[in-house]
Amino acid sequence: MTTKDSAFVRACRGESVPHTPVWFMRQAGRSLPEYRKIREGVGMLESCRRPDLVTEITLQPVRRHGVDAAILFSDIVVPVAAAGVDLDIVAGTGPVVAEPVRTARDVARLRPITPDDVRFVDEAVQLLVRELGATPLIGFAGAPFTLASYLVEGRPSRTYVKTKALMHGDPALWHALCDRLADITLEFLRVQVAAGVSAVQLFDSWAGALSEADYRAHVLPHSAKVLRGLGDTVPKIHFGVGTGHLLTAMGEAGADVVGVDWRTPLDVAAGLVGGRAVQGNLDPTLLFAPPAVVAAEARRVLDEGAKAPGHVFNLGHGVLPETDPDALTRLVELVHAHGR
Ligand SMILES: Cc1c2[nH]c(c1CCC(=O)O)Cc1[nH]c(c(CCC(=O)O)c1C)Cc1[nH]c(c(CCC(=O)O)c1C)Cc1[nH]c(c(C)c1CCC(=O)O)C2
Repeated sequence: MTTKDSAFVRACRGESVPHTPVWFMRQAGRSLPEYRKIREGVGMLESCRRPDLVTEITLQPVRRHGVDAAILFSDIVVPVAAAGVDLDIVAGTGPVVAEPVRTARDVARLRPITPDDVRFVDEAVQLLVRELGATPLIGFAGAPFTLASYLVEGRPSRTYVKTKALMHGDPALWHALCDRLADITLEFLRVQVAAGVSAVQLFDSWAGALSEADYRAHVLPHSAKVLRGLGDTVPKIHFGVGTGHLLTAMGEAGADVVGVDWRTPLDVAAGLVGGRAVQGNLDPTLLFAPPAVVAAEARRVLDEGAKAPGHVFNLGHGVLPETDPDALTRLVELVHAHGR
């Protein structure tokens, strides 16, 4: 058994599977007591740069829940920090950038990265691939729009007002910024693929804030540069929140699998993404409902997912920090038993 024959990789490629594979966005971290313990006194960025910690945190949910894939413990801003941007991940807030990127001079400061800048990721992936054996490891990166939103706003935003002002007010500068971010993202993902990840996910978490026309004009070309630049070596997943109106366009960016939040049923999504596999859809807040309610919803997701060319079971967004880990373990068991 190799990772290529795993239910997860096969489902991404639209091949037949012995059971529907399941993993959870944000499965590494947050809800796990063993994670909170190991992170005590260690900053988020520091923990991402320590291969020993990254390896242990990435493995924790695999051991505990028996998920079908691991996802590398890191953050979307790690490669931007490696490119020389002065930023920190502030507890309770998220990524905060010391000098937001808003002018041509700011964009010029964003240098490309080399594999040397992210050697710790290469090391962590190699360690993990050895430890995981036949369980695939998913690498990931933030897509140019979602990364740009943090760099331009300087911190998490609800309205993306400065990001959209730049996009519409100075399209040439916007495209220069996104082109540079696409290069950084592509290099970061290439390092992970070379080190042995079995798949990658490109998170364009906040793309749903855009109209389809703006997405197509200002974002799609840059995400496509990343996804197409990776070639076909490993399956590629492309995910965003609130993207029901963008699914056709996101499907065109070149991924094998399109991730869907809880607002769009998987059978509807499958009809929009042009013959690709789908992933996601279970509302993360549902894990706070009684087990019988979770089970009924999970079966709905499984039945609707079965209508797609390939289905990877997941939540519609990341595991919420307050989630009971046992609810996740039960959900994995249910998905694996389904249809048997
Ligand atoms: C919004 C935010 C970011 N980064 C951060 C925030 C703040 C608040 C929070 O949500 O916890 C900071 C952050 N990121 C991560 C942590 C560790 C604790 C935790 O598990 O939450 C912390 C404190 C891990 C992570 N951060 C990310 C991952 C990887 C993806 C995954 O495991 O699914 C991990 C382990 C990726 C990330 N990072 C970010 C985005 C938009 C994404 C894409 C996924 C998404 O939309 O949630 C930016």
